[in-house]
Amino acid sequence: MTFLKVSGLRIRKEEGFALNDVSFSQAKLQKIAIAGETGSGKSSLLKAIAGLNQPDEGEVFFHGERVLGAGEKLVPGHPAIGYLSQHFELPKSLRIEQVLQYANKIPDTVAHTLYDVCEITHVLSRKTDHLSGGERQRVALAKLLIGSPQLLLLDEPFTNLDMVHKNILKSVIDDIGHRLNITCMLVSHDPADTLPWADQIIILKDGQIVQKDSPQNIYRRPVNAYAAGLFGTFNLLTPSQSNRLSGGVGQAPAPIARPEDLCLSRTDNTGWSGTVKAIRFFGSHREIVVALAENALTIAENVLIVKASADSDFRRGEKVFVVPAQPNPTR
Ligand SMILES: Nc1ncnc2c1ncn2[C@@H]1O[C@H](COP(=O)(O)OP(=O)(O)OP(=O)(O)O)[C@@H](O)[C@H]1O
Repeated sequence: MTFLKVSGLRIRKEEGFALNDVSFSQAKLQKIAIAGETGSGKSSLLKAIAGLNQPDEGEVFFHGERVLGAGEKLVPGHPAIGYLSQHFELPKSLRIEQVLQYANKIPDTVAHTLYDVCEITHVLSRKTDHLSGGERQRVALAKLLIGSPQLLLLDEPFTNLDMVHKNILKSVIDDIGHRLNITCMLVSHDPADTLPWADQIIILKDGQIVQKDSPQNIYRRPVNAYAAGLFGTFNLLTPSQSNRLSGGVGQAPAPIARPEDLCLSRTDNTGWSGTVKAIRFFGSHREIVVALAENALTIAENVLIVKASADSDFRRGEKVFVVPAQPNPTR
């Protein structure tokens, strides 16, 4: 029986739909990430799955049973589905252990494994207003996990976290799957959160699914510029550029190439000639924007690899050729 099935969900808003005919399913332990611009319906979808809002049409089935909407229950929600909101609240001026005991329905040893997974053991005796943002987030997560959910819906859990706390929370979320056997669905704006984590990514726009695929295909074969733009820099190619590139790389449904699909050369005049307009440093690579006759293309340059190459150290204003990168069949 399907773990989770979402079928034809529609939620009306003042004009149009917050969700418009959304259908998909999730297997147990399959990691699904939801991406989309602000207002595309991500939170509405998670809340509908958790039974925290009322769909106008369509249904959510969890283990084959319909999840009741918020309008059909006295206390909205499903006991086996946890939803971590972007705007969670912790009770004020209580010690963390009090907050967690209050929510506790599981044996002490299991609870302590859980505190360990969430990396909050060291803050248990602190008050809720004496926590960093990252610690608050992990306490809120532990509080949900104590309810023993089978499905955990995480709505922008990394918002407002610095890189250190974000990385701790990422490893906590990984552990939730591996050590606690809990299936997760995650909403995030940041491709660095979703591409390495998810088994499947669902892209929403205006309440509708525009693409549903593996992270590799979402990144390499976005269906349109909107889908491409959510996952990093991209180039919109002219028909002739697209034809040349489609020989090996960038075989997307849309005429799109990622910066790493292209290279720069000082000598290869089979390429498109142009002028370097901007150079942006990103640590592991640089992006070089080249103005051509018909458009501008952004090329990724691996900082370490090009050190040894004659085609390196490009300067603004320099005349260059843009050529397709060597296709790598494993990408
Ligand atoms: N309960 C509601 N009733 C009517 N409209 C709503 C309701 N909740 C959200 N909306 C509207 O539905 C659309 C989708 O909102 P939602 O919060 O699901 O988007 P989102 O993708 O999560 O956005 P963000 O990334 O900004 O959190 C928005 O236009 C929003 O204003």
